[in-house]
Parts: sequence; C-alpha cells; structure tokens
Amino acid sequence: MDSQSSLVILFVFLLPVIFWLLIKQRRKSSASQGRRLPPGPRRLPLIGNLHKLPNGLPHHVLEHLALQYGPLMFLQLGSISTLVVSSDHMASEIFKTHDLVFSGRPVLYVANKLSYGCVNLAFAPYGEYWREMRKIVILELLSAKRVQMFQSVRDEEVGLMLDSIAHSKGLINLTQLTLFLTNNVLCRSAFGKKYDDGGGIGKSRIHGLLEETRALLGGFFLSDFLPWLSWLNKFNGLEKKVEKCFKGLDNFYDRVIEEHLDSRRPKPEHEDLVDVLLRVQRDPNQAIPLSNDQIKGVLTDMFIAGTDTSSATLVWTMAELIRNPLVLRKAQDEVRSVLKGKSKVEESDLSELMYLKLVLKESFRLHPAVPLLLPRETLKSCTIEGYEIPTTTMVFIHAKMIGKDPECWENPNEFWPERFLDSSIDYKGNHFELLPFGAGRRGCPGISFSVKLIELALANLLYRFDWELPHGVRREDLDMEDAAGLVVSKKVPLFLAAKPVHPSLTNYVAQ
Ligand code: HEM
Repeated sequence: MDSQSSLVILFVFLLPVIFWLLIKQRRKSSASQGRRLPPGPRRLPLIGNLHKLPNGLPHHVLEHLALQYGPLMFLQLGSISTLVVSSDHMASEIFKTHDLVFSGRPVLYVANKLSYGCVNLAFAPYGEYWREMRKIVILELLSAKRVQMFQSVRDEEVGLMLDSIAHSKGLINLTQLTLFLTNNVLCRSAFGKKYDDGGGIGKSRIHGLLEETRALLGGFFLSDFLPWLSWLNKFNGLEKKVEKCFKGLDNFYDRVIEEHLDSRRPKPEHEDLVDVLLRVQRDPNQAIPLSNDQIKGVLTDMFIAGTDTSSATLVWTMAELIRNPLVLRKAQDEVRSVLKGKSKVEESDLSELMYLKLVLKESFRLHPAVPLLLPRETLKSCTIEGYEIPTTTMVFIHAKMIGKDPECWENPNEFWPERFLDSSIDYKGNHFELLPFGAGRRGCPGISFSVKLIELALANLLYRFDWELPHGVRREDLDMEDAAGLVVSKKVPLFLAAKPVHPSLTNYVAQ
C-alpha cells in the first residue's frame, strides 16, 4: 500500500472513529458528574430548520417541540446549548430565583455588527458597562418625566394618523399607518424631527433603512449556531448586506449628531434623546465615558426595540377587536361615554378607560410582540427543577406559550378581556403568566413609552371611527397568521374600512 492510500484510509475510516470515541468519552464524563439536562432533542436538523433564514427560529416550531418535551426543554442547536422555558412556574424560577444567572445575552452575528460590537443596551453583555447604560436609559431616556415631555409629540402624531384615515377614500392599511405612527413618534422623540423634510434623508429613506435593519436583526443565522462557520457569511452575501445596512445607519446617525452639535441650531423646547445622550457624554462625572459609537448603539436600541413592537401590538389589538364585535362595541361604548362629545381623546382621559386597559392586557397575552423575549444567556451553571443548566446556555422564555397555557388561563384561546376584571395581573414583569415585556434585570425599560402611545392611538381609533372588515370578508376568515422574526407582527397587513363617527370632525389636529 503506498503512502497516499494509507492517508485516504486514515481520513475515511480512522478519523470518524476517533471523533466518535472522543464524543462518547465526553458524554460519559458529563454523565459521571451526575449532570442531567432537561428533556428535549439533543440534535435538531439544523440546516433543514434554519435554511430559510433570516426567518429566524419560529416560535411555533419551539411551541410544537415544547408540547412534546415539556415546559423545560433542552435543545442542542449546532454548538449552542439552548433552553426553552414555557411555563409560568419555570419563568418564575428564572426571573425570581435565578435572575442574575440568566441576565446575559448571547452574541449574535448581526446584532453584534449593527450594535457597534454590543455597546448598546439590549445586546450588551451583563456587567458594569450594561449597568451604567441601563442607568442612563432608565433615569434619563425613558424616565416617567421624559416620557411625559413627549406627550405633545404623541398627541400630534396620533392626530395626523386620524386625519389621514378621515381623508382616505378606500380601505385603511392599519399595518402601514401604525408603523408610520410609531416610527414618527420615535424619530421626533429621539432625533427631534422626522427626517421627512427633503433634507437628504427622505421619509422613504429612513423608513426603508429601519425596515432593513429590523429584518436583519429579527433573524438568526447559521453562524449564530455554528460560530466556526461565520467565514461563510462573506460568501453567502450576509456580510455585504449587514455592512451596507450598518453604513446607512452610521451615516444617518453622524448627520443627526452633527446637526445637534451645530451651534446655530435653535434651542428646542424639550431635549430629545440625542440631546440627552450628548449632555451625558459631556458630563465629567459620568461613570463611563460615552463615545459616539455607544450613543449610536443606544439609538439603534430605541428604534429597533421601540417601533414595530408597538405597531404590531396596535394591529393585533384591532384585528382581535374586529373579530370580537361585542368586545369592540363595549370598548367603543366606554370611550364614547367617558369622552362625552369631546373632539379627541387626550392622555388625561386614559385613566378612566378601564375596559380599554383590559383589552390591551388581553392583546399582550395572546399576541406578545416578542413571543420568545430577547434571548438570554446563563452567566454560570445553575440548577432548575433538579436539572443542571450549564453556563453559556442560550435561553428562550416562550411568553406566547405561557400566555396560552390552560394551567394559567381559562379558555386560553378566547379573546376575553373580562378575565382581568378583579385580577391584579399586569404586564410589568411581576406576574409570570403575562410577560410581553420580559421581567427581571433585563426586562423592557420602554413599557411606559410604548403603552402611553398604544393606549392613546387605540382610544382615538375607537372613538373617532366605526370599523368594519372589507366587503365580503367574514370575521372568521380574517387571517391571524404570525409573520416570522423576533418581533412578530401580523403576517398579512390589516386592511379595514373606517366610518367617521362625527363627520364634522375631519381635521382632528385643528380642533
Ligand atoms: C409594545 C412595545 C414593546 C414590547 C412588547 C417590548 C418587549 C421587550 C422585551 C420582551 C424585551 C426583552 C426583555 C427580557 O429579556 O426580559 C425588551 C427589552 C428591551 N426593550 Fe422593549 N418592548 C417594547 C417597547 C420598547 C420601547 C418603546 C423601547 C425604547 C424606546 C424599548 C427598549 C428596550 C430595550 C433597550 C431593551 C433591552 C433591555 C436590556 O437588555 O437591558 N422597548 N423589550
């Protein structure tokens, strides 16, 4: 036998045997340490499941598996150990008993690139930097006082949306309108204006850029589960796509920062978020020096976390209301009797709209905009229900499954806001059967910012218009399928017919 054939034999027969023996040995040694893992498939046909990227890891695939393997399920996704949690009891174990251990975030390829190397808040690794960033976000950017300052922005933008509905002739595309609403509110709050002024970055440009960013951030990619394959991203076009998107965002932020630093800029009535971040940057007492890249990272956070989540929630709520005419009627009766002929709903009226608040809770229960929350990562190993969960395990909390768990909810698939009457359950992270905003240290800091806008928009939509399905579409035929992605909106845009209730009130903003 020549040396070439010996080499072939070595590669073809011996190497696989050596690998097999090594793996067997590893399994044996972990078993001998008494380590148990929760039930679940140890291997998923990764390429088969994930080839349709960037569609992500669909929450219904995990739901299907969790129904089979239970509320604490372990998956081996490529080289990433993954835990899927889908009961309120287990969620409470994680958020209450072991919150610190579960406060990491895995490093994902696109998120890392678009967040300037995870220097934002949402993807920052747990630690001192994240703590300081979180302080800035909670105390400065999304504090109750700051959210209150943006009241006039919300009011005007909701007014513009209502005007556009009142003046449109055909069906209303609520999916598009609500996305414009949330984008515009966020643009004005964060950057001080909408950037639809023809000054180089037109409406379509910034909206397009954000859509591109969202689509990329909303997915998982093969290299997230097989990091040693990240070199492939150069060849499959992903790297180029991400670079282009990053450049677009970066140029936009540079322009915004430059404009804010321009001494000729008129002093705004209220600081916007860029003003605040630049002020914090100048503060010599700041615990961490804030670079421009870190500011840009946080701005991406605000945009990505704060726009389509709120618009998806508005669309899901309107879709459920149209499918449940008694609930719709009741919510409209409430807002119309509380407002008693006023021209518009204002934020000061919202505290009286008790039924509307129940409707929103019910919508968060059935359609949490981020059904798997943002993935967490364990900082060290810990024991849950007698199972040892290894360090650096990626963790998904299946908020959508928990929201439909018959153990927690009577008739879970029914849209029935009355279930929250005389119940203290809310969505702020204290009740683990309702987790649309997550919970614990890394829970969403934007609850108040989003809920104020959602409630105001919803109340006005119900007050000002009667809503109907397009001619010939039956309630039971309304498509309620989820779109793919981390933030899950309704797959098919929601088109409805709107009839103004007070035909004289067509110019809402002018009232
Ligand atoms: C309906 C609206 C919203 C929903 C459903 C939502 C949901 C979530 C969820 C599920 C998480 C992950 C929580 C966890 O890991 O436990 C999160 C985190 C986050 N959200 Fe929201 N969110 C919304 C609105 C907003 C808004 C308006 C902002 C900012 C303007 C925002 C900023 C953030 C940030 C920065 C994080 C990361 C926090 C951290 O890692 O420390 N969100 N959000």
